[in-house]
Amino acid sequence: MIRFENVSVTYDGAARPAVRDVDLEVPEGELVLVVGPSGVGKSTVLGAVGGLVPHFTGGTLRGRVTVAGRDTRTHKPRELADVVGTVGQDPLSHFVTDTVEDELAYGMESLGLAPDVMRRRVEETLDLLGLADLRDRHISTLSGGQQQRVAIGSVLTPHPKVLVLDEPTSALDPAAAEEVLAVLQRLVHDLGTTVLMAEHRLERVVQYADQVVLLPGPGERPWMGAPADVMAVSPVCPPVVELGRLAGWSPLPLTVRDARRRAAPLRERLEGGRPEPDTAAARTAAPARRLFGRAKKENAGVPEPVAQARSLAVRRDRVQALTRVDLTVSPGETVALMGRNGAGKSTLLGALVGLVAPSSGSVRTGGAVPHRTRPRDLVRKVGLVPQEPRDLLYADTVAAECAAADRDAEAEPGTCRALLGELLPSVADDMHPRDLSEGQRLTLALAVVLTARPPLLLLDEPTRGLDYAAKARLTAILRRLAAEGHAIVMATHDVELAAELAHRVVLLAEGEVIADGPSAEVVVASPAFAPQVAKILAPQPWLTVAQVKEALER
Ligand SMILES: Nc1ncnc2c1ncn2[C@@H]1O[C@H](COP(=O)(O)OP(=O)(O)OP(=O)(O)O)[C@@H](O)[C@H]1O
Ligand SMILES: Nc1ncnc2c1ncn2[C@@H]1O[C@H](COP(=O)(O)OP(=O)(O)OP(=O)(O)O)[C@@H](O)[C@H]1O
Repeated sequence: MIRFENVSVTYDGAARPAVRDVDLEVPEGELVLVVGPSGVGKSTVLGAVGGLVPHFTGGTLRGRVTVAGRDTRTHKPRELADVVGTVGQDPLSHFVTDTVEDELAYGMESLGLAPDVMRRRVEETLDLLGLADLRDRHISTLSGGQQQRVAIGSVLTPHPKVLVLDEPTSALDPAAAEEVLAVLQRLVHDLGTTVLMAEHRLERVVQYADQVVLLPGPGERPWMGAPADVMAVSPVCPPVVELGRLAGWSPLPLTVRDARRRAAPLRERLEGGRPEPDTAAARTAAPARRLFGRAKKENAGVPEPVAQARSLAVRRDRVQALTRVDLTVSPGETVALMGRNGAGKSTLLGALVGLVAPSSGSVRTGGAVPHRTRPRDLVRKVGLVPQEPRDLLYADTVAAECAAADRDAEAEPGTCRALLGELLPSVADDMHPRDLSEGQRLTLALAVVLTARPPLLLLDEPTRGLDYAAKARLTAILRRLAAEGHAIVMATHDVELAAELAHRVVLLAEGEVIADGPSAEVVVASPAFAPQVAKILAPQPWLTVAQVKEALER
């Protein structure tokens, strides 16, 4: 259905091709997953299927790509739209209309489908993707995950033969990701739709793939094979595979279920052990103790919270985004805010940093009322790295961005650049922030925010679009900041990150806090939020492969 013959793509001005010698054949009715570290060219391969590369991106494509027999050199993306539906990494750039219903209908309208067919498919898709309550909403008022669902829905309605999805679950909560993948699998099985998909969070998707294409490194030849064979050698793999490799299981399990079946001997070896104190599960109580000691000297034994919300309610337009939220954050503490799409996580972060005002109740950050505090005073109390780090960056070189951050924070000139150099030694001063990889851009935004040394650091979905190596670097940086006494609150759908890093998990549902406690207890109590290792080794207390590895080496 999709065929790449000796394809290389070189972007304008690039010294080397972004992808080279790609020979692939994706059969009709298969779900094929494209994996590889950041920047190896996954999006380039996906974009070439619908002709967006090179027609929209610029650059030169050598070789031949055909979809359903149509050559993308001679067929413009518009002329492929009836066969290929593409969702890129950024849902916002995808939207052409203003409301959810219009967006779902738009693709069908351009293909001239009959009104009754359009109506039926819109209704079906609203139900299928849990969007019925949002049908009249303006897309710009939707949460990140709600927007991603609309973007996926809008390519499903025309029933294309081929679906190309670039990180389709990056903004979705774990349950929504499962629902979307179940929908895709049904299309593949029942309608024979062909799906080509790239995704960093392999723990969510690898078990659905019929075949996996591995791009091992920039410009290296891709390799396509059965999921278990590719995972055995892939530089990127989900925790279940990493655990399987550690335990020497062969063939490698790809699902929690398969791994549980083989885990008895490993459980026996680990029996009676507990995670080391420097890993998240066991660190839970540590910051409170340490701070208690420090605070005693300062004021009568109660550590001063860096942020506090009491009975906080926020209305956004017609939507009650938060109701009666109580939250206290202490210095040195890392808190993961989790919960379904639209639960109110970004709104809560927005309230802590003064972007949204409470409709009732109160919020204090560093003793100030955030939405009434001047930004230049607030930057020294709290900093937010937004879901899209680009929203924070506006200069056209890395150096100018750093200089502006120093000015905004009234910091010594060179402060931000020095921080960035520490976090990301390889980045050049004259690079445009737009040309940085996702992980590099996130780190730059983090350095900009840290320039003012805020005691409270807020991160919205910090691992979106990051590969496992970039995620490990971010984890190390955040651990160090927490150890230095920064409080960190991160909204995340990444259960593996929460298990790795958070002392505490706060679970939101429909604007209310429904659980608030040590990570190990909160995540393990819910199948949706438990990391893979916890599910495989339950009832033992392990959450991450690192903890298991450490215990086996003890
Ligand atoms: N429109 C463009 N113009 C110039 N260079 C580009 C363009 N798009 C991508 N590149 C470069 O091509 C290379 C491959 O990028 P691509 O986005 O395909 O990688 P990827 O594997 O999808 O990465 P990620 O996992 O971070 O999304 C990178 O070095 C990137 O900087
Ligand atoms: N500007 C706005 N106008 C109206 N409603 C809004 C606006 N912004 C957000 N909402 C609604 O408020 C609710 C909470 O949104 P919020 O972005 O806080 O959710 P979230 O938990 O961060 O979701 P996600 O996991 O998808 O990022 C959602 O129902 C959303 O649609």
